[in-house]
Amino acid sequence: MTATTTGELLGAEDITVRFGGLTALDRVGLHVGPGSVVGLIGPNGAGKTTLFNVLSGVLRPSEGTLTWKGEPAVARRPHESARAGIARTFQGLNLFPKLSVLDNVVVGADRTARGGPLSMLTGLGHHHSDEKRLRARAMEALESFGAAQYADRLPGTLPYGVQKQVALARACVADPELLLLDEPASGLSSDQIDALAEQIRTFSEDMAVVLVEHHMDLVMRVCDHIVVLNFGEVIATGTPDEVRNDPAVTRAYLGTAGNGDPE
Ligand SMILES: Nc1ncnc2c1ncn2[C@@H]1O[C@H](COP(=O)(O)OP(=O)(O)OP(=O)(O)O)[C@@H](O)[C@H]1O
Repeated sequence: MTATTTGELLGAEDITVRFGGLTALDRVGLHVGPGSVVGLIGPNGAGKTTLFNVLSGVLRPSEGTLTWKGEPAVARRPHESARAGIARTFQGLNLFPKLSVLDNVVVGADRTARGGPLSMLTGLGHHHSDEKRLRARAMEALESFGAAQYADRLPGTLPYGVQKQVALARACVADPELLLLDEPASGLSSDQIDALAEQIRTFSEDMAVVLVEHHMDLVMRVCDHIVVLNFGEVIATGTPDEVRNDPAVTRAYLGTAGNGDPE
């Protein structure tokens, strides 16, 4: 079955994750349709990162099923996820500090290529024509994220906002069908967050997006659907308006000091 027949790209059903005696996720469900933007929110320790790791294939749940385009999805290594059409960004950017900006993005393009991760940079498993094609594609991605002028620089020499764009370019270079964004607004100014909101809405013309984010204003502005976790359980789901007005959500946030308000 394909996404076209099921109307679903990614489906998580009854996902339970236990770390020793701690149940970090308890029968959690989440569904992502093509082109939708799904937000995952909740107070600190609610289980967002754990669920994100399950969705991106790096963490195998203790129980539950994960499907990709209607087929069972198994835990995958990052380049296998990328080849399947799933890309992600990381809270800490995860750019390679000793590689140029261009080479960082080439790594993203290379993940979907025949030779496997880092094969281009190690020179293994690629022809010269592949290398030229990947570099051209990476350059195009940098151009569309407004970072082409930094192609030869090392990431650490650039402002944080530019580094975030490079990380987005790396995630999007292989035209994923699903983009998983882990706290994309962290460390950005309010102008940069406004620009990010527009970008996310633009992404959703071509791909679905799942967003883990503490910045409530961004979540409420860009998401079609929101899933709220608290202590590993889904306590609310719905549109931004439905979630904003849900007393269980307000209670969860008020019960947790220092986490702001869902507005
Ligand atoms: N590898 C692990 N081993 C043991 N416990 C873990 C592990 N990872 C997460 N936990 C626990 O699982 C629960 C959920 O953590 P998780 O990081 O998923 O929450 P979160 O919603 O992402 O929190 P935050 O907003 O603070 O990042 C927490 O109680 C956390 O301490």
